Amino acid sequence: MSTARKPLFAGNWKMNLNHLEAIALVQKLAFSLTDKDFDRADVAVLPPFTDLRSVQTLVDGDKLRIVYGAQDLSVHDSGAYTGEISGTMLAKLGCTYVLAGHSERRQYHREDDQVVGAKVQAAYRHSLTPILCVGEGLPVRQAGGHVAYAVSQLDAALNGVKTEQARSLVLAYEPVWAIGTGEVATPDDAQEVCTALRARLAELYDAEVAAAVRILYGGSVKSDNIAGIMAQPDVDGALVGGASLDPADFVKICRFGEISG
Ligand SMILES: O=C(CO)COP(=O)(O)O
Repeated sequence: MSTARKPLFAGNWKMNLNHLEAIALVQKLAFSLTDKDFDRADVAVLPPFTDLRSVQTLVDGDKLRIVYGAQDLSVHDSGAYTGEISGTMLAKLGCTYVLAGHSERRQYHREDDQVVGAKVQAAYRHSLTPILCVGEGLPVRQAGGHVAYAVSQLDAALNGVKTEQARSLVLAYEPVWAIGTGEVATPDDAQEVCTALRARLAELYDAEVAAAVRILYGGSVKSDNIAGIMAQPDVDGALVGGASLDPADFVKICRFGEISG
């Protein structure tokens, strides 16, 4: 973690929790997290689409410092695209963030780099901050191609993204072999790729963008492994899956693994 960038912890709930369960979880987070915690790190939840209005009502009504976002968006802004959700709608629901390029979307929905790039553009069109996910599968890691692979995904997704847009970007390095497996990357593994991604940002844009962009790590993050990951200079937080469904563990993660706030 660098003191120049405020850490961000985002909970990707994936396809879990209905809108009533979402209210309960956000209320538990709000009850536990203090102003000191929020001064030290940004905390976001990324619920299923069906929960967003309920989360918005709670966050706005109780003036919570928790922010939220969506797990996906359409490349289109409106029209005959059955089942899709546009960035316009997400912006109206008060979303701050939207994921683009999550490996589960790339795998199950065959989203290639071109689609991911179009979703990044759609996010910016609607003043949403994209959390761009990159990361290699196990064969690529075993062959030693993981850094080049993540950088190539970054290059493809940022094609056409302007400097002033890139400044607000969030990246998430999520090695596919660590997602949902309990096989968390070592802090050195995370740092190796995150520093390479930051260096590429400097080449694509400039040193200011590279210094500003927050790069998260995701893949089996838990409260007992976050401290070592956050100690890395180019890691600025975490994109948390399973552990974000456990409010007590997610609170500890947001405190970098410390027990008390
Ligand atoms: O995919 C992830 C977050 O987007 C990581 O999921 P887990 O934390 O469950 O490994």
